[in-house]
Amino acid sequence: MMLLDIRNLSVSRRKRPVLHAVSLQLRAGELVGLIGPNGAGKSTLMEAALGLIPFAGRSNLASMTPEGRARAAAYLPQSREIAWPVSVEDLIALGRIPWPGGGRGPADRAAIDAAIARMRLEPYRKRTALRLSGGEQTRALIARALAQEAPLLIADEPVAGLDPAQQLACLRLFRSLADEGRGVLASIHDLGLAARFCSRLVLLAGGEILADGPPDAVLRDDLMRRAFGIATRRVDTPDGPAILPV
Ligand SMILES: Nc1ncnc2c1ncn2[C@@H]1O[C@H](COP(=O)(O)OP(=O)(O)OP(=O)(O)O)[C@@H](O)[C@H]1O
Repeated sequence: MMLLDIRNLSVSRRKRPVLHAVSLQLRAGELVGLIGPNGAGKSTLMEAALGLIPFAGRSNLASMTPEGRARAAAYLPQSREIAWPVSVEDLIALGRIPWPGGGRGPADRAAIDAAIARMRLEPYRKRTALRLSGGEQTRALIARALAQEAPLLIADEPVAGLDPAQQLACLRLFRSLADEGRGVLASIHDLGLAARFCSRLVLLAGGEILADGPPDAVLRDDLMRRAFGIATRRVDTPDGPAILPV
């Protein structure tokens, strides 16, 4: 099932072209890593796909009603701002707003508890979200997105600011979401983690998709050099490849 269908999407920000005719499809069961240099337009692509900023072209999500879209896709923005001093549990409950119980029904309770368990946030449940560390806040915001129980998760740099163990836990979780039949689009700067966990990588640079395919086909030397201006070394380990920028 197609969860994300972007066709010929172009975006200008403050009259500067950022994306040119980008097309991207994502199906249920895929964990797609969006990679590319700073300023390549990864966040812009996610925001436009969700209809949060103006664009030319087509996105299946942007043409939905706000409620329909919230049921179709959960979003973890790059900015981890938490606006109010709510408890972690209440923050996560906000993910249930699109559903009939609005956060208070039995199905909502189950979804909130499951999200707390999956992000291992039980000890933080009653704490004020604003008073958590940066990484803990990120985990709470990922839990909010999980509680939304949308078939598609769009996560902007979900592992930024997480410690190595939490980075692995987060990507393992995303992998299992995909294995359960959901779809995940996540921007990731760590190429090794992207290679190990993603079923597919999309390399964005210069406002265009330079490559889209299995990690090995995208993390080629020539493409890395073109996109990032660096060489990479690949070290194969029993747990998967490590990609070292050199
Ligand atoms: N609100 C904005 N107003 C104007 N220009 C913006 C705005 N947000 C981003 N841009 C510009 O759009 C381009 C793409 O930015 P974007 O945040 O999408 O890149 P990115 O690939 O997500 O980068 P990073 O890896 O640094 O997060 C950049 O040149 C940036 O300066």
